[in-house]
Amino acid sequence: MSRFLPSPLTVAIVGCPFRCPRVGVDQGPIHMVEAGLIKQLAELGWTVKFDGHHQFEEVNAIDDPPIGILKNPRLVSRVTQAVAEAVGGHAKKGELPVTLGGDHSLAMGTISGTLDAHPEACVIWIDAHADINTAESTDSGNIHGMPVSFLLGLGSKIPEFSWVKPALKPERIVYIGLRDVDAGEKRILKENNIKAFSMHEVDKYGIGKVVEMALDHVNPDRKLPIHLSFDVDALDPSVAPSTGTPVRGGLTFREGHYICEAIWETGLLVALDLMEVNPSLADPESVKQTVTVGCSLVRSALGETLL
Ligand SMILES: NC(=[NH2+])NCCC[C@H](N)C(=O)O
Ligand SMILES: [Mn+2]
Ligand SMILES: [Mn+2]
Repeated sequence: MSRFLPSPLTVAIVGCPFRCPRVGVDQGPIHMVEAGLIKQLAELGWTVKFDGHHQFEEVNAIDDPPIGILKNPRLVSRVTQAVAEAVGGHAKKGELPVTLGGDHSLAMGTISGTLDAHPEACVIWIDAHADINTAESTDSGNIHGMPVSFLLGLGSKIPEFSWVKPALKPERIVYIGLRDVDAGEKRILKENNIKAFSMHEVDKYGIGKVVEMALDHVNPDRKLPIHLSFDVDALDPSVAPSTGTPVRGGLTFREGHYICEAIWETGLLVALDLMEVNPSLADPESVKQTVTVGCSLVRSALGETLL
């Protein structure tokens, strides 16, 4: 079931082995493809397009001193702009782009691409983190902690990122899974009235109710296209250990999959990100576990059912 996609259903895999500042060492997308993701999606009935992973060598060579404390700003800008064009291009052809990452800064690109093709789209952001720091509020200078503020047009404007249109409205994004939000980010969420369901709400209401409330907020009439941006660190580290910024107390295996299944059931999904799978960060068993769960989340979001 999919209201915005012509049949036969086509998925376009956008592989982005990119982690800032260590470009090229993030093999997450490569592992997921090698684990058989393409065949698995074909078995679900999808026509699968995949023309190899994005190569970022050219941009890796650019001179890129920090801007303020922002690390590798020009590199991140160029990579995410390329991803925006790829995702937007697929979406305009009626394909469902699935972006595998990599650094969650990539969502600046994926969501820009989605909004270019579907200006009315809403975003469901599954994460331990809000990734909504501005250039002023960030303590780390890591742009992966900032993509949402760029998309909303918050914070001071950075000329290097002038291509990013502030195309996302605060009422069109909702979070699930938060549990490690910086003080400055809490303020930004409040000031902009952004709806977020932390792990506290997941514990209190259960995941079924939380997904329903999240959809009620961001998509009350269930008619807007949905971009699902899933950071694998939303899952508990016991479920997905190989990721850059793990935080305990996360979603269970089933809660994570339930979210994906429920979004697919709406028939409104137009784009998916599966981010922050990072095999360079753990022992082989943990890597395999994380890559496997990444693939099964993608399958659940693309229509795999339990029965
Ligand atoms: N995509 C991520 N792993 N984000 C983690 C962000 C952590 C922290 N809030 C920061 O701004 O640096
Ligand atoms: Mn995260
Ligand atoms: Mn994230």
